[in-house]
Amino acid sequence: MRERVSKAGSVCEKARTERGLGAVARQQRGSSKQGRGASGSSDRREGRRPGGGGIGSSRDSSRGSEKSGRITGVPVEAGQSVELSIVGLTHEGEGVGRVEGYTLFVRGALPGDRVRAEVASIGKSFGRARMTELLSASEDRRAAPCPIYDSCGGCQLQHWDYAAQLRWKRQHVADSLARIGKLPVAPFEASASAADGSAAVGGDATAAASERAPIVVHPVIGMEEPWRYRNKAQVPIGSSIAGGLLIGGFFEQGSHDIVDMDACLIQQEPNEETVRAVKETARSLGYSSYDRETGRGLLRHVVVRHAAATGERMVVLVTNGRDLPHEDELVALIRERVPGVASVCQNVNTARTPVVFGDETRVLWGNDVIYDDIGGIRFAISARSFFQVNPTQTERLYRAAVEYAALTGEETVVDAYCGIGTITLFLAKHARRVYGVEIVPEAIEDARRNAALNGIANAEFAVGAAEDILPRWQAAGVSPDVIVVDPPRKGCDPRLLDTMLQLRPQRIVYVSCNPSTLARDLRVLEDGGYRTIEAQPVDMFPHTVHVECCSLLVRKD
Ligand SMILES: C[S@@+](CC[C@H](N)C(=O)[O-])C[C@H]1O[C@@H](n2cnc3c(N)ncnc32)[C@H](O)[C@@H]1O
Repeated sequence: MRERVSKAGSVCEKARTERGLGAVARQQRGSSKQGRGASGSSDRREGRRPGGGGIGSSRDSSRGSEKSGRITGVPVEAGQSVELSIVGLTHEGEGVGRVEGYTLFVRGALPGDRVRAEVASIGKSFGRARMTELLSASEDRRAAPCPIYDSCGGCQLQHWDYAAQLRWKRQHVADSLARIGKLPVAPFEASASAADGSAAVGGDATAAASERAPIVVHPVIGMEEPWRYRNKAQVPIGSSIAGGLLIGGFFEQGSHDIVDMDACLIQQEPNEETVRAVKETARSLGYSSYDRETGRGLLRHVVVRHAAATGERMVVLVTNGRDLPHEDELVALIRERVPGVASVCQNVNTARTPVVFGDETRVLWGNDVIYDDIGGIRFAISARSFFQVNPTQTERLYRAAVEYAALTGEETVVDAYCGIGTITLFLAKHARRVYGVEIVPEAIEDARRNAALNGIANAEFAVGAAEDILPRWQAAGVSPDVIVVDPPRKGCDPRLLDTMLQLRPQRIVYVSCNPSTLARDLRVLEDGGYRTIEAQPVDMFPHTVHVECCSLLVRKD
């Protein structure tokens, strides 16, 4: 059966076509250099992509490709219609197919699909094509439930069966370790027994280290209900072309136009409700929206958090300047309209950059933090602090990290890139002493508060770059038995890796949200005398291409 398709794989009915690139954007305006969807975040670690989504960004990422024309030796030319079978998926979520051995990336196509596509750009080694027709669908193709999936781009895999997503994420981790890290990976059968969802520390890790046993990549720990998981929404604000109405939602794929949106299926419902209420309030008070081209206008972003364990909510208005008209009325209306609100803050950001937060945060009403619980530990979370966005999976990830650390209560542990001390406090319960380091000062304030809140006295925290602080601790005689790192997407600083190798801890636990930089750093640590024993991927961001992974390394000798 031949169907014209959208990315979601459904028949390309008129309504959906009109929702795609173009129609909505033409009606609504709001520009930006960069940003993200209603579920988005300032940190790609949070599982979203800049510029309104990876699918859009992949469309832009034809660097190294010719935009049009013909290249000698390349069997296709721009504008040509081709038929191809999709045999893989890039880490950005594009389908990979070949025409006469030449690789084409096709956005929205899935492994197992056969598609017709129009070549959009070509380069010497690969090109990009736009799917025009689904000739036969993979059996794992599904209709994406989200009505704005085609234009949003915040999710990339909603049109793929969840089990298939998890299989691909495991393969993606294994391929990265093998290709980028040049590391031996065990065939998947060897680790099939770990599919029960717990991190399995495979046998004798020390023996495995000295033998150079291949790395066991366990099946991904998935969610039972992979929707409505995000505890934080970060919504860019713009204005509609028709009438200049303040709107907020997501950056349309591959553009800087903001599309107004009130519902997101991966967002916790209280966040939707809060964002709606804040947008209404801002409109009723006559707030202007920030114009990313001129640098004028007031409201740049609305950031909201929801703490599932306590029901507390936080509202942060990111504004272009300190002056906030009708401040008292704003607070009163938010308190009236947002149940459970415990903190209303203003963050001032006047920089002409895509970075969401500025340096100054002011509490307008309530607390400077909200409280949430993970695994029986209470955490205070302030506006700018990093806090994992999927609480269910966070607990599973941290448990894997603690299991890999294999603590007896006697160890000294360092937690680098510690945020608000989340993993640090999980570790502190099983160690003699833990040291956490983090670059955001407010996060360390939160971390200290969190240690006190939970009666944990054996945790010490420092503000600064991990690559600067670790050498200082080394000079002061700190000798960790275990080092845990949990860096942002760019991975560990080389100076940090170097100091880790000098400190020679027995174990290193590497928590990563980016398999590429993980593989790169594991290679450095392996060359410095460590063996990667196993890796436990955790699906922190269902329906996106992102995957979190906890890895165990043991000193070779
Ligand atoms: C992926 S988060 C992990 C936080 C924490 N482990 C958690 O799970 O909540 C990475 C953290 O590293 C911090 N960071 C970024 N660069 C850093 C650096 N050079 N040194 C220390 N911390 C850094 C970020 O502010 C962020 O809090």
